Amino acid sequence: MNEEQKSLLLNSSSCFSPPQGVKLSYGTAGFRADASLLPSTVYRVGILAALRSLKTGSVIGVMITASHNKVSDNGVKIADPNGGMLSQHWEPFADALANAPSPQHLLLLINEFVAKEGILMDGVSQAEVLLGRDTRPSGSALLEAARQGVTSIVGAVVKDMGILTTPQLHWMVRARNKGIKASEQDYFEQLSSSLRCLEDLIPTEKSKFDELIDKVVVDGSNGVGGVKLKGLGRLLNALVIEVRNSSEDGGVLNDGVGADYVQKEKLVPHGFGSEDAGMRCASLDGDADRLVYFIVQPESSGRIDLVDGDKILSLFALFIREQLSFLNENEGLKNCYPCRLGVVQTAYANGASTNYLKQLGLEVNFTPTGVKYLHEKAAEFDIGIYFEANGHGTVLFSESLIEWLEARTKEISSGSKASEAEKAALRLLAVSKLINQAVGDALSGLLLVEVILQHMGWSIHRWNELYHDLPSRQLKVKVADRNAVITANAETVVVSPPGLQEAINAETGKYPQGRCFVRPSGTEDVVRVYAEASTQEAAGTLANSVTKLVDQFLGLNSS
Ligand SMILES: CC(=O)N[C@H]1[C@@H](OP(=O)(O)O)O[C@H](CO)[C@@H](O)[C@@H]1O
Ligand SMILES: [Mg+2]
Repeated sequence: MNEEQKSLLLNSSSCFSPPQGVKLSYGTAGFRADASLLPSTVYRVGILAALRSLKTGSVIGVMITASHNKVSDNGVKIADPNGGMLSQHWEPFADALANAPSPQHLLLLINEFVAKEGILMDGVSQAEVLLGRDTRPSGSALLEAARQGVTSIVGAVVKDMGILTTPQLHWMVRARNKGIKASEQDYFEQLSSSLRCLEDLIPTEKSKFDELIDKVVVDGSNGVGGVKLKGLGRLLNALVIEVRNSSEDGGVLNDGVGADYVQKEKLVPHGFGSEDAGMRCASLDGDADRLVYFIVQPESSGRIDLVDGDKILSLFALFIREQLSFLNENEGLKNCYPCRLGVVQTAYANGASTNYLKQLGLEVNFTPTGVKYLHEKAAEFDIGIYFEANGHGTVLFSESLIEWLEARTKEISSGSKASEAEKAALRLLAVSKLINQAVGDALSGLLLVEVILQHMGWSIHRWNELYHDLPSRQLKVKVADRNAVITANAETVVVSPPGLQEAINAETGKYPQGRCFVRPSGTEDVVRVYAEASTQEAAGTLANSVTKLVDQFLGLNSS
């Protein structure tokens, strides 16, 4: 590192002192904390992003958001060249940078890391970082901190993409690195044109919809997603989207609204009521990377029927499986593509959804919680569909399948009538363009759900009837040290402390259809307990008993 670079880093970092007595960690979703604690962290993530761009020779993204957390929080995460999450291999360096106590320590760390990773800091190599933020009031100051971090690396430039959903920023990073146009307008155009393609291919006997079925009412969580959805909605002709709780309505971000609230509380969000009973409703989270649907129960006390990520996954799996069968039926063995379709869930997936997917003959895989694990697993398939129950997920297509579909669909001459197999190939190609290939994206997910429902000629009720969720209960326990819980088998079995799993097994065995697991949260200082059983009461009792066991083994007084 030359002198110019050294003094640039020392000068700029002296303006961003790290908070005292706080240890920050790049968790499942980047750094998250009260926004007042974050300027130095965001500045340092700016440095990290510039180094990552130098290392990979690609455009990198920095997104400033705390998703579904309260409005006074904020956070920051990095989008890697393919638009996915930061390589796990760099996370320890992110932690070390964020916690370096002084500018001198920071410089030392950077020097060591740059040498270890063989990053060329010659002042000549170029780096580029795209910045995005959600609607939080702390966002613009933090974006400025990120800018200062990036530009404290000689040769690094920043492009401020403005207020975006998290998936938009990831999409833009991926598009830039593929040499595709990457503005918000380009994103909207890709989504709307691929949706139109799918709409044009809806079987004619199913394309009749009355006004009521045609409309979806969306809770925007008073965040960025609602505004963007309105923008996107203007480009759509066949689909009517009514947005409520958009950030323009004056409500508080994520307060009694949004996908996290709807999924966890199973209550109607603000702005919805009994007049919406039976309607097709959906909810986004604060940065629009999660999507759930729901039905307001008639004359209810605010209860809803939740149509969660597992059911979205099931709908997508059903549609894609149908298209693959059209392809194979009509192609004959000679031309058919040996397409491997896989679905990926976590232990939080409702057991009824897993049974349903297995009954469809699908390969169901499990990973630990956190979309980076699900995404990685899904990428092993030609078509990999992953969803967390909370509504984060997408459908990944392998490059080789896309190439095959492109070649296959090119042969279809415009005048002639396409065969069923050709239509199926066109549909799959359109899905690969519609659904975000970088991360889970509530906006593109919503459009895909909507068009599949039209394709099937299904109401939300029909969709919800695919299977019935087993009653479940989720609790959290504060313990002395949550990291004392070590799990295996995609977090379904506790291996330490010894004896805890046996005690959980003994308890679970008392309940018909009982299933229960515990794991340390990656985002909160708690151990989470999840229980399923044949009745709501039994699920609640099982979760309570296991919570007591966790407390006995690890409680605040046990260390
Ligand atoms: C049970 C649950 O919903 N866990 C969430 C939550 O992780 P925890 O590690 O459980 O705190 O936040 C993650 C990031 O948003 C999300 O990926 C995950 O699904
Ligand atoms: Mg989110």
